[in-house]
Amino acid sequence: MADAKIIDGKAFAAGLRARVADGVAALKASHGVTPGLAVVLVGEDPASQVYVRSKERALVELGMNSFDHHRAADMAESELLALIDHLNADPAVHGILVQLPLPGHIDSQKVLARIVPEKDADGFHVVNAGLLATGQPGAIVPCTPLGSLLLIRDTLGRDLKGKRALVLGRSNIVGKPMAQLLLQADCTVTMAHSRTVDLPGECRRADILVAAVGRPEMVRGDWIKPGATVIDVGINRVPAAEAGKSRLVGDVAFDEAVKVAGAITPVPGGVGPMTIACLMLNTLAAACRAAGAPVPEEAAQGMAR
Ligand SMILES: NC(=O)C1=CN([C@@H]2O[C@H](COP(=O)(O)OP(=O)(O)OC[C@H]3O[C@@H](n4cnc5c(N)ncnc54)[C@H](OP(=O)(O)O)[C@@H]3O)[C@@H](O)[C@H]2O)C=CC1
Ligand SMILES: Nc1nc(=O)c2c([nH]1)NC[C@@H]1CN(c3ccc(C(=O)N[C@@H](CCC(=O)O)C(=O)O)cc3)C=[N+]21
Repeated sequence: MADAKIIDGKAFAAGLRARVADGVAALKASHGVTPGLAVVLVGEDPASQVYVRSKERALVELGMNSFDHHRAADMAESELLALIDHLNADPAVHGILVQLPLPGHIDSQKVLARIVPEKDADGFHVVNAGLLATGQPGAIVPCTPLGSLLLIRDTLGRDLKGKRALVLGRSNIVGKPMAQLLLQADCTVTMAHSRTVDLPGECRRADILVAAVGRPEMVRGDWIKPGATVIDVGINRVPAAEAGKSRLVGDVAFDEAVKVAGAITPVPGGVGPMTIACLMLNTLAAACRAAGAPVPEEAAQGMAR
């Protein structure tokens, strides 16, 4: 059998960013509003700094305002909550992103809950999770699942009805919202996790397999149904062959899977760039809602806007 089609998330994300840039220009022209995202980073975690920098770069490229709030790792939780209150009240800020993970002395759930749902660009607030789960208008959809769904639709077409989907991982930021989106798209959805019996067998039934476990190359080639669409969300840094260097791998053993799957996302260059492009899309959508302008269809994914 021929090797799988490699889904080019980097290229799709570039196209999406261009559509967002057009939307930003249109909103400026029609309503005089420039979308703005506040990015809050607490501490000096090197990986977080890399992600935050690429978000800030993308914002500027797309003509949006970037408000950076970098704070020391030992800041008090009360100070962070006060910063969120300030950003909630600032009309130039349409989206707020608090980079995770936060230092251990800060309660992440408490901080995420403090963001007003309309400005929750990540879609992590319980109100947005609830709107998504109940299929109601105005939900802000978490960026990684949204980006994954856009890649799935680009690969298989808009109509996903009746397809068997397996989501491996049940976190609040990836697995659960991914399953909700696929359910909304009329897939038959199974969620697997660390207590699942016969993980390979569950995976082998899936037409669409989304892996979000954070275990390097855990999903093997013989876990994959021939012809399946495989979305690898995992970002794992592992030691490279060359001493002292590291490389990124996904949750799927790519070299094996590419021989079995119909289509597969690489790591890097798959879901990662989509996460950032969707953050830009969510910020634009939040600014549109605040201004009373139409919300881009891509941000709503067939749900009521
Ligand atoms: N591309 C991107 O933009 C992003 C990538 N990521 C990456 O996606 C991956 C998942 O992230 P996230 O959802 O935050 O991770 P979490 O650690 O929050 O969740 C991992 C999930 O995988 C399950 N799991 C862990 N080990 C196993 C196992 N051996 N067998 C079966 N299930 C297992 C856990 O099960 P249980 O619930 O039972 O413990 C849990 O539900 C990571 O590699 C992360 O780096 C994350 C966000 C964005
Ligand atoms: N509030 C919050 N929201 C997030 O969305 C969030 C977060 N916190 N904390 C950390 C995770 C991780 N994350 C990634 C974003 C982009 C890439 C990405 O672009 N990856 C590139 C490679 C980058 C590299 O080379 O390191 C790729 O896959 O091609 C990866 C991971 C967002 N996260």
